Amino acid sequence: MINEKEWNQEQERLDVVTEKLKERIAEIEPEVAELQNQAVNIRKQFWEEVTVNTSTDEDFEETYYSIKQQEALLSERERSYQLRKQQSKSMKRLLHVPYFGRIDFHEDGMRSTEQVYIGVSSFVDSDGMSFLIYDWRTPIASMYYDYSPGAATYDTPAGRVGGTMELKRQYQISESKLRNVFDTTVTIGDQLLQQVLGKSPDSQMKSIVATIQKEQNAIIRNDKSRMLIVQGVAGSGKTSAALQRVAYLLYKYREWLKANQIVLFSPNPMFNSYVSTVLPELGEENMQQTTFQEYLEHELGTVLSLEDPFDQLEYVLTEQSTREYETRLKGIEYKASTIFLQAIRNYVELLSQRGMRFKSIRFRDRDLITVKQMETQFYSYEPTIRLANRVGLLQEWLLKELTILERKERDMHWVQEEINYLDKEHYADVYNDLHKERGVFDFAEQYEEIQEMLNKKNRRDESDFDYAEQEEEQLRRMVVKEYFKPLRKQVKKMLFIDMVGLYVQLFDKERAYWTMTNEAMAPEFWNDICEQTKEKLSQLELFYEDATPYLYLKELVEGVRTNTDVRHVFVDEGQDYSMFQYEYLKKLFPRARMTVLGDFGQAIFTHATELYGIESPLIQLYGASETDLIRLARSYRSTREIVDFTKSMLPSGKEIVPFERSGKKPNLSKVDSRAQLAMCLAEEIATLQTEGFTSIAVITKTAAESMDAYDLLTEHGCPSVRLITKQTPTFEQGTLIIPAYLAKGVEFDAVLIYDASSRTYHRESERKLFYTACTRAMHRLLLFATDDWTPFIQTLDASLYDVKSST
Ligand SMILES: Nc1ncnc2c1ncn2[C@@H]1O[C@H](COP(=O)(O)OP(=O)(O)OP(=O)(O)O)[C@@H](O)[C@H]1O
Repeated sequence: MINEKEWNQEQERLDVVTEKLKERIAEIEPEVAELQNQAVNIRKQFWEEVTVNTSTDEDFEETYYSIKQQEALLSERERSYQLRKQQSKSMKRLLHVPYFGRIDFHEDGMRSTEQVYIGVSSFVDSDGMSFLIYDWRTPIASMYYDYSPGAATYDTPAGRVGGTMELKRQYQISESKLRNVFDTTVTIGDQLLQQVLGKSPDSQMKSIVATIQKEQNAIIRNDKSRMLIVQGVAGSGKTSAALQRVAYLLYKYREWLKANQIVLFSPNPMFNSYVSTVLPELGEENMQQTTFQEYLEHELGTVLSLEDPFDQLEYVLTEQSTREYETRLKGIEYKASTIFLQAIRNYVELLSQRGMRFKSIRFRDRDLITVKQMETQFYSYEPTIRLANRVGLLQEWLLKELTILERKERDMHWVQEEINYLDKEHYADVYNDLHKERGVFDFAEQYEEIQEMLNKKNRRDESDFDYAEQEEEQLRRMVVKEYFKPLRKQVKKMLFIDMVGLYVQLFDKERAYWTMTNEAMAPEFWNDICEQTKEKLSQLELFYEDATPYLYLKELVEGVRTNTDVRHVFVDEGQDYSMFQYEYLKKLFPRARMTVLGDFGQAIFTHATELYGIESPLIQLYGASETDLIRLARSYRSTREIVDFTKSMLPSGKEIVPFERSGKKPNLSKVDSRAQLAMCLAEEIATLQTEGFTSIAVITKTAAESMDAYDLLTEHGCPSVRLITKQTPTFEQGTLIIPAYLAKGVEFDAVLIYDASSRTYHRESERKLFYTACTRAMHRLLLFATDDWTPFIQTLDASLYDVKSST
């Protein structure tokens, strides 16, 4: 703590800054209103201010420039308005907490020491020179996160600046009053962090700018590597760091980078709402948020219906060890592997020579263009041309063929029949078109003529015989064109390629597969995998594990529909993506840098990818020289007791370092019956609520178990529990029942594990799911079982938990 004199000085400075902020806000507010008025007025009077005259070329030109001028004026006013509004908003935000940190930095070679106060945005004094507050993302502020007092440096575009940090101070401020001041010797003082972490979680994630740790700062400010991989243990601040990194990038590259050029892939839709307030809190717009599933569905369109990853996981977790189950598991593994990825690439090579599959273009129950014709045309192209380019050529050819066929079709008998049944509007359209061509510009006259024509059924200018013929021709053209529209659309959408057939073709006997894929090794149970895959596809359904390979093949065949606008892709829970999915993302966003954050300790899917270490295939995605790896070992979320308990479940858990925050040990309650379980749960929930915990989760293994828990608790009068399913759109506080895989990435004051018995968690593959569930707890972890404890607990040292004796 600082002495009283220093405290008073700090409070005085705070008062001065607050006053200046208020003054500036008072100055700027009328300006904002005025600029807004001006912009609105310009908009309203836009057409009054420009002279529209198109009589001569000169008049037309004058009109054009007059409009341009007015447009420029409007956009200048709107820009100024937005800028001022932004400034006003950020000052209002500062008014609550002007700054949270200070460093005194003596730059080498300078006479004086600068006091650098750090807040969520910069605030410059009225002289336009002196920074009363520095934005946390400015280069100089980086020292606050990276150094303890002593020698320190920071990088600027002009080079590295060195000096001595003479002081490092942290503040807790609310309502313009200093609440706490800490001088720190370590990088960021633990006291403040202790206080922040001791609080209850919100229904929404909070910004961590005041307490970013050095290793997290390295993630936030890394802007050199094409690929940044972060392996961080549960609760180490990966998601937090990712969001502050977005804010940092938006600040540093504000001239070029807009929020909609950043995409975050979240583990589930509910998670999107959980993190959606962090960036606005920092004064930035939210990036695009999506889930991989959403992306797949978008790319697949309506042709196939896609299983979602949660249904796949439910299947893996619930089914018994049947042959079908083993087959599916092997299939999931194989279809996520780099062997299969290479197999598909090789398969595409083969398709360059033979084996392409097309769908004929059919019209009125006949083939307009046959598969044979397409094959002949396709394989007549130069074999050195890339497959996707040849498909492009074929598409052009088909469109031309359709034009020829469309012309021929006009003479068909059915067209005449169709014309006979045309309604009045169609005739009117044709009549209109023809008269337009004649140069009839008087709309009133034209309207009258049409009216008359329709009333008297006098369809044309009878004196002009040519018109009758032209009209007939025009009608035929119009009718056929209408019918050919969907055919053209099909061709443009590449529906002439039999994509399902192409994918299915790959799942052939081992020998054929081996040949097609240039000798790819098929996995165990290959024939069964083939049957299972084909069976599913015959119903126009796709297993989740097939979605990415299918789309990858589609992209290789049809050419990549890339998004070149996106510059940064963030993948949270990155361990749950396969290499296949990464390859696909790389293809989709060719101009983007990628940040992957995850924890192999929480890899709950069969297709998981190891993120860290030389074995990580992810390094190969952009190559080692373009990839940076960062490891986070310290866990901030849970108390030391909870971390000690959970880390012991993982073979690699030794590396996990708990943040020193104490609480109760995890508590184990064995119960004899479901009725007793309900009673215990209800009792514990009530106690936790009276202790002031506002966010409580009963975590189950599967959705079915969640349903079971919900029924049990509501039957036994446990009030206000909410059931969370994969359809729940937003994350809310309260007492929730939630399957473990949906609780990924989020946290709760207290977690109750609904059934930690060996009956529920026994397979080795379930270890990480169990670990993920337990690591959601911040302050309290309670586990229940109606049977023997899961082996993941049985093997733990008994000193790591308390046991509640059954009543
Ligand atoms: N530097 C920090 N200062 C304050 N709080 C922090 C800091 N780092 C992490 N936290 C807090 O720790 C908790 C866990 O953070 P976060 O959810 O980002 O971790 P994670 O690594 O993504 O976790 P998981 O993989 O388990 O989902 C959050 O409450 C976050 O606010």
